[in-house]
Amino acid sequence: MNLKLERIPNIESNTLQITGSKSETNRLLILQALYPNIGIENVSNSDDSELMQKALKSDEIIVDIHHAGTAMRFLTAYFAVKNGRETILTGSKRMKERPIKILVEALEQLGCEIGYENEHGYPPIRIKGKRPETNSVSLQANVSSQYISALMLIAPSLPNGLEIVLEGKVTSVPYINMTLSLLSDVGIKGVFNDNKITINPCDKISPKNIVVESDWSSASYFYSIVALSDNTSVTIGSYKKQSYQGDAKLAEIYKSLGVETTFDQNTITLKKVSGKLNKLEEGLDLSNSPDTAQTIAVTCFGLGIGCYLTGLHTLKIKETDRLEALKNEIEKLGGQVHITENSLRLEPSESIKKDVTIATYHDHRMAMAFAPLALKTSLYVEDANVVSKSYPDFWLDLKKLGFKILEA
Ligand SMILES: O=C(O)C1=C[C@@H](OP(=O)(O)O)[C@@H](O)[C@H](O)C1
Ligand SMILES: C=C(OP(=O)(O)O)C(=O)O
Repeated sequence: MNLKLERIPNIESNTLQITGSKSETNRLLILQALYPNIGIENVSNSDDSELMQKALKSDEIIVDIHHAGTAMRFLTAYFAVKNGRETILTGSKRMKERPIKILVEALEQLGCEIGYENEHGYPPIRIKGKRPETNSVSLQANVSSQYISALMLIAPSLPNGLEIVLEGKVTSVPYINMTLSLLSDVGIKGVFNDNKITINPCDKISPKNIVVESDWSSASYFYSIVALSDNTSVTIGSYKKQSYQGDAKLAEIYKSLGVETTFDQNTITLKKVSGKLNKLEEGLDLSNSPDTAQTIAVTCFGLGIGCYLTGLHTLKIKETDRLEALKNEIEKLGGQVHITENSLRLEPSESIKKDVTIATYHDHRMAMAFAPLALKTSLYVEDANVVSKSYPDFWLDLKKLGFKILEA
């Protein structure tokens, strides 16, 4: 489905309920499969979380998790230690290009048996579930934190817990801390110090009900909308002042882009404030919140200001090569973008072309990051259903703010 977004002069202030964090949900679903007396509220309705639930219930040999990266990584570890079970874990065409070798090699150190069905180092993989023999593992930590979280999640179910030694500069650290915090919330002890994580073994836990905070990566699109609007506000729930999600950093980042955040019990109100914008040209390191990069780059483009985003080394192996995709699409709209392996520089610009069709590269965040530009120009979004990977109600919620969206 392609959509046309007509240019709108401003948005209508409204209150929206955002679905639960996909990252928190996917962690808790693995923990619930290991410790069934965990209850989860405000579960994410994302495709990725639904695929995770389906996979955890499946008795089939072949488990297909489509585009869901966290599900692929977490389930690799989960099935690897499920003694006696054989699973072929596969996914979409893109998933078969997203590396898994670092995690597979870590699991092999524990005595797990995993083979590649096609290309070495990539899904699909054939997993013969085993009871691990050791309780210590080391792995490269600068490619994806998901490999580390995957090991942390299965760690308490191992007879002696697990010591995980991280090699190199650790990336996407808040996601590792999120895993540790959720383990702690269900009563499992763990420590993360320098380059070592230790998770204690745990036979069973007392019944626990965990309420998932709403998704901060999804909130990013409302930050962008408010930044590009004129004197408006949007209230979204349910959020916590002390969040486990690294993307909560948006509240601080968007101060520079004219958005003020007010916390009130479990909602946040994003309000456009006038004043001078702080160009993000000195360098904003997003290695702790990689999923916000597309939103921030497009907001800056919509505002006509430049930005220099760094710490983007993980973007090339996500749903698409997000650096290439951003450059292509912003340049179609008339902007100028320079990319390296780990950074993006956007030049300030004065105008935005109209009626451009934005390609989305099977990446939900490409569709959602460009949509706020409807406050500046009319545009088309190709394959707009991609948003369901993390935020199925995205287009409905935009309509509630007065966006004029038509099938094209
Ligand atoms: O653990 C998680 O839930 C995630 C970790 C991040 O990945 P990387 O660690 O690969 O950067 C992030 O981009 C992804 O959307 C979700
Ligand atoms: C990178 C993402 O997801 P995953 O790696 O889980 O596919 C994302 O949601 O932006």
